[in-house]
Amino acid sequence: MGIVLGDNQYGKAEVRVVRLDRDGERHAVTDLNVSTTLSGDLADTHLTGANDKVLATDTQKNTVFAFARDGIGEIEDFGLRLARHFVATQPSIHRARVAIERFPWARLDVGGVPAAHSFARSAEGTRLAVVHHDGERSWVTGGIRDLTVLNSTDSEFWGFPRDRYTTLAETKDRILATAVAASWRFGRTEDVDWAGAYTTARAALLTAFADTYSYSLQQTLYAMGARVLEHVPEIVEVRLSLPNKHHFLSDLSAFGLDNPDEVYYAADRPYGLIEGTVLRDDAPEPGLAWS
Ligand SMILES: O=c1[nH]c(=O)c2[nH]c(=O)[nH]c2[nH]1
Repeated sequence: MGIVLGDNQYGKAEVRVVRLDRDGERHAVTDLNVSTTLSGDLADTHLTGANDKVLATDTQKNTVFAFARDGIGEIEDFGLRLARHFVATQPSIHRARVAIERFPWARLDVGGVPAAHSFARSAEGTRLAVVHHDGERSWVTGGIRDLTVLNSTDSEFWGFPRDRYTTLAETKDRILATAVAASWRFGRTEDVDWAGAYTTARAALLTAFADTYSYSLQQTLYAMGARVLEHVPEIVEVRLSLPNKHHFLSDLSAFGLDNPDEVYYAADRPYGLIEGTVLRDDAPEPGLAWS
């Protein structure tokens, strides 16, 4: 019986870097959580402890801050710059993955005037990017998480099987709420308007959620993914993870009160978790590119 080293990777997780862009009095905030993951010719450190091929995770962290000094720009580009740097400059490193979350700060409005240097964390969703680079090719996924949305009607759920354990009542009118987590795979990495793709994809998710008359969250999921593909040509595949944030009508009869679909209990767990992929039928193979 022999023992061998299998797949391995290492990096610095969750580097929190905040950059201010100062345009005179007017500032802009870029607030990121960056995780770098490297792999390659790293057997020695595992087998003998020789570290001559190990770019320290501390160095990886420092690189994130140093690159931020030159400006961050779109997170997909920032990730590409970092991933390519690690592979290009370290002979032992053959693959790099850089995952970035961008937390949303909205400029405050003070008496109808946009504030120069005051912001509030907003609920518009956390923007995501994951970049892979293998020395020759790069792959990029974008995405969003924590985009919480609710439809107060135009949602039904009925027609499901009833077995001896089924208690759920059929409904022709319910609240449909979810916290959207989506990631989308780009078919190319050159000449992509990352900011425009993000804005359009986010808007597509929201409008499809709002204007789809829903018979299930699964149906809404498909509509949302398809809408992104219809509006952003560079995106070839969308993966969605949608928790069904159940709202149960509160039974007020013990108090002699009726409840004409007005008072709900928002349960936080358990929750249905509806997940799916919507893609172009001619989407290229993903390569290294996912999550
Ligand atoms: O949209 C829904 N899909 C389900 O699969 C499901 N299951 C459930 O209990 N409620 C719902 N709602």
